[in-house]
Amino acid sequence: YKEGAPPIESTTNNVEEFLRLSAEKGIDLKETDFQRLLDLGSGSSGVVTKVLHRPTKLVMARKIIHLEMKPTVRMQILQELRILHKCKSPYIVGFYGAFLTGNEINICLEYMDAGSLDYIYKASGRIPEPVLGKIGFAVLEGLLYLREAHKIIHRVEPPYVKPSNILMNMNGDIKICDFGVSGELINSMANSFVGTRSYMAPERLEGDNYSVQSDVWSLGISLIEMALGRFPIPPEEGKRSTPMAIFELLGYIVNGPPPKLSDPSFSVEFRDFIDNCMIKNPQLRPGLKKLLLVGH
Ligand SMILES: COC(=O)c1c[nH]c2ncccc12
Repeated sequence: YKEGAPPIESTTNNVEEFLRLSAEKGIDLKETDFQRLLDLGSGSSGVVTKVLHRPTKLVMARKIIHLEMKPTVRMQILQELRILHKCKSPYIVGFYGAFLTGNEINICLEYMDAGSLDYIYKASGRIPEPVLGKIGFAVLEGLLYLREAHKIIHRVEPPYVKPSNILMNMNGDIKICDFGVSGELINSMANSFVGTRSYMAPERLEGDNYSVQSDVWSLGISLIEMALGRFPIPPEEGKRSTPMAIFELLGYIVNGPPPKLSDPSFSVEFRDFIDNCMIKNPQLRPGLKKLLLVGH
């Protein structure tokens, strides 16, 4: 990376290229090497910015999480984030590395130049079925990879499958980010869970023990949201004068009928797929592998 070297072509093997070269040249990520380019949004767990990593001329997405934490917890979190270096899948957002600045954790991730799906569906109104099929497939493969290859199951809420955590680039690649890889990080952020909508499965809301099936519910409700262009609870019937309050919404998820995609403009296969994801009883809800077979 002598000054003036051409930027590495933005291909999906950016991360591999970066890691190979950074190991060769001993490049460590540090604050002063970054130039902020653009704010990409702030979710419930931190602010994400498009940045240029000057030494490598790579554009990255840097997520900053502000955490008041004891030094031991900070080191534990950084240690756990190292797992992300081993997460290599076409369906998982690439990880360049993480570093601390004061009370902040900086997580440097692959930049996805089409942004997150909540932004995309709100800009386009709704997402057509063929694209929703690709999204469902990519998320199931990503979750399966994390569980099989790294025994990562999302332990604590907030659920990681929701439109704002599914990203797309101009190649049409679809990848999930923000999965619960660092237990300490999740615990430290646990009370930072805010949000007016809940992608949590009913069994999780009732505090039942973790079921890997709850990601399937989150995927289903996310696909309905992107298909309709609106969060599917409460159902459309009867225009409400006031939006449903969060506790009412959580009660509805636990006690009410599961959301359904009944719009006939969607294929029977897709509507069956969604109905399977939205089975309330986690014991009866199909797992990732079964859904991947159904999906074909
Ligand atoms: C949490 O990670 C992110 O939000 C993102 C990771 N890469 C991105 N690229 C574009 C927009 C957001 C992101």
